[in-house]
Amino acid sequence: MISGKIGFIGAGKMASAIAQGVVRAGVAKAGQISASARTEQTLAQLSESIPGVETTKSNTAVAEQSDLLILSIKPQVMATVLPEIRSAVRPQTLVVSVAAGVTLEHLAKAFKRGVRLVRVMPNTPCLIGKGACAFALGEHATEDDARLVETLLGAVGEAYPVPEHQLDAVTGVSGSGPAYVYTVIEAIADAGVRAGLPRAVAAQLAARTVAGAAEMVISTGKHPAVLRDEVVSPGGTTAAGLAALERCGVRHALAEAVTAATERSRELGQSS
Ligand SMILES: NC(=O)C1=CN([C@@H]2O[C@H](COP(=O)(O)OP(=O)(O)OC[C@H]3O[C@@H](n4cnc5c(N)ncnc54)[C@H](O)[C@@H]3O)[C@@H](O)[C@H]2O)C=CC1
Ligand SMILES: O=C(O)[C@@H]1CCC=N1
Repeated sequence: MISGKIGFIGAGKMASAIAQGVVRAGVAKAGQISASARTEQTLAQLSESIPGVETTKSNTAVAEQSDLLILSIKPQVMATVLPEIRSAVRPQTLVVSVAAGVTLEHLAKAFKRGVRLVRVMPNTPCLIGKGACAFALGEHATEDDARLVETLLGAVGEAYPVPEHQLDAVTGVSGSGPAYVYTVIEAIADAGVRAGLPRAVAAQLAARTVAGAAEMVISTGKHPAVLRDEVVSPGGTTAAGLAALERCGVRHALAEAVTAATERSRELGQSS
């Protein structure tokens, strides 16, 4: 259980996924959570999905009252929000940023000296408790802070401590990763429809195949290549399918996606 007030600056998709996940897991109550955003619409959506959450358009009000303050705004908005909340953040408040690219050094410069900071890269499956997250502690963060972040992220998925310089690659793999996987699911389902399956059946089969295969990797601990071999019959259907996949360069396409997203995370860090 997390004690004290949890504040979100920014109440969009990522804040909502974490807040809902945390409440659903029973690690915090809705009444402990407050959130600020620029538009009434995102605040109304958050209140609807988590009844009892306090919402406001005042970032300083949330910053002042939070024991754990989660910056869940776009990296491009940091430049306006950080100076605004600087004086409102109390010395005992732990500040967590989920923004892609924005470095601990950049955040430390924006706040008063000694502020305890943690940089996190979550992903949207936090909403259903299946997040894959990584985090890095700032200079002044303590072991208690690490435990608090592990409790927060552990409630919404798995959390891995990494050196900060690896967080851009984490963004390329798991932060942006769900979007690649949705594209893969959509493509498999579309091809299933083309091959004659009803849309609803194709969509379920595609999604459950991805989920099942991922769960096999996680629960058996086997290398994906070993698990793949178990599917491939000599002269069979899978060998034909895999040959087509390799001809179309699927490995290269996915590697390029991870590399481009990692690079973009670094760029966002430099320009924020
Ligand atoms: N969506 C995702 O899959 C992931 C997002 N992130 C990070 O999470 C952060 C938020 O992303 P999303 O939730 O996707 O964006 P979003 O666009 O859904 O939410 C952004 C929120 O910030 C609010 N906002 C805008 N200007 C503001 C201001 N001046 N003061 C206070 N609030 C303001 C908006 O009203 C909105 O509620 C980003 O930094 C992103 O890099 C990290 C991992 C995954
Ligand atoms: O697209 C983005 O920039 C954010 C960060 C990781 C996932 N969504």
